[in-house]
Amino acid sequence: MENVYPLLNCFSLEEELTMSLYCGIAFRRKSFWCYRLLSTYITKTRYLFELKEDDDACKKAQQTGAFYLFHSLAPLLQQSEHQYLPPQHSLLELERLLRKFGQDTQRVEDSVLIGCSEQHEAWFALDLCLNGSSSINASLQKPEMEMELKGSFVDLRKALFWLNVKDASLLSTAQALLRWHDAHQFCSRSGQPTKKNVAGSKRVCPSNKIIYYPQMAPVVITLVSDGTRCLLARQSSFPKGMYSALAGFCDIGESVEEAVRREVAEEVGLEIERLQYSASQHWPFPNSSLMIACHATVKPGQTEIQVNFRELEAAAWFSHDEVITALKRNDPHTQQQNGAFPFWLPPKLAIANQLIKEWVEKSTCSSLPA
Ligand SMILES: NC(=O)C1=CN([C@@H]2O[C@H](COP(=O)(O)OP(=O)(O)OC[C@H]3O[C@@H](n4cnc5c(N)ncnc54)[C@H](O)[C@@H]3O)[C@@H](O)[C@H]2O)C=CC1
Ligand SMILES: [Mg+2]
Repeated sequence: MENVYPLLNCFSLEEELTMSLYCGIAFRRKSFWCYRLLSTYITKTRYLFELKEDDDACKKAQQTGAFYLFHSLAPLLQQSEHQYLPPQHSLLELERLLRKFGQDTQRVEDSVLIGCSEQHEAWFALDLCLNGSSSINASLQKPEMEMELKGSFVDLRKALFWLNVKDASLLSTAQALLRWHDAHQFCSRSGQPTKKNVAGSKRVCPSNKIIYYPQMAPVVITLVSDGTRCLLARQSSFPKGMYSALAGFCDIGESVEEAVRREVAEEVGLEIERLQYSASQHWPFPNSSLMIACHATVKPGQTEIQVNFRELEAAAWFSHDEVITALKRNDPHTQQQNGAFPFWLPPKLAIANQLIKEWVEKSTCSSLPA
């Protein structure tokens, strides 16, 4: 049962309240007050908001918090049986490690708030080798650090395949925030060094008080269909044989709908007719993007692709069966006899994969006899 939360409406408390321990309803004479239980999620959200706004509260939370460690933006992972987990370190352990690695314990101030447990244990991330001061010897010490920490610092692109969804999301957010702070050390107006608040939810220029907030770049990703086929494309930077949905950064001032129309016209020379929002995803590569995924349809008969080779290496229509075969392929990197690489699709951690699966399901249902 969820904990009982503070009274929502501030009624006077002079009355003797008998509060049922279970449904949180208090009675007084004939009227009764209802304590709406604040869900765990809401209290967690409000707690994190308070830590972002109140430096003293955040400093206090560090005392009992847990720290996730990074080295040059690669998270520390430990293997336990068949899975990889990111270990947590207390403030005391972290200060001991910093001293052992010859770093100033003040480096704790470079940590960023990344979340909290349901019991309001705050979670922080710290990179042991990012900004100038620590990086020279810290990069040399990486093997010793891994020995001491009984783990390895793993490139996030690889780590995401090994982590569960919760840890993958937490470490992606942590890396994005650590990278943002490292890249925004100075005010773009005064040139003065900016100062991070304790939680790392903003940076402020002490001279002109400009506040800088961590940014994500909005990216639209669209699976275009003509009713029976879906359109997939590849860039030369993609792994051999891999095709994905069309994607593109929103231009300033553009709505999602306008960006989807423009990207499809720009990349494959088609005009979309209808568009439907699907889902969104934080994508940390190469920098922090907010992927906004949509399905779109083109007018039947207006399906001739004109590939923009400045942006794409190839684009084509794929049938339902071809896509189902590709989704099942688990050895995509093996070259075929003729030297070509088989057609394969992004892994399930990429929202492109979800869009494609949704299309397969939708076209399977629509092809079922009514
Ligand atoms: N999670 C997923 O399923 C997928 C994610 N993506 C991601 O979507 C992003 C956009 O895909 P692209 O086709 O490359 O975009 P795109 O089609 O907009 O082309 C990239 C070009 O956009 C311009 N651009 C505009 N704003 C930019 C910004 N804020 N940052 C970087 N470049 C900017 C640059 O000239 C760059 O060369 C990429 O970062 C890619 O990693 C792409 C496909 C699948
Ligand atoms: Mg693109």
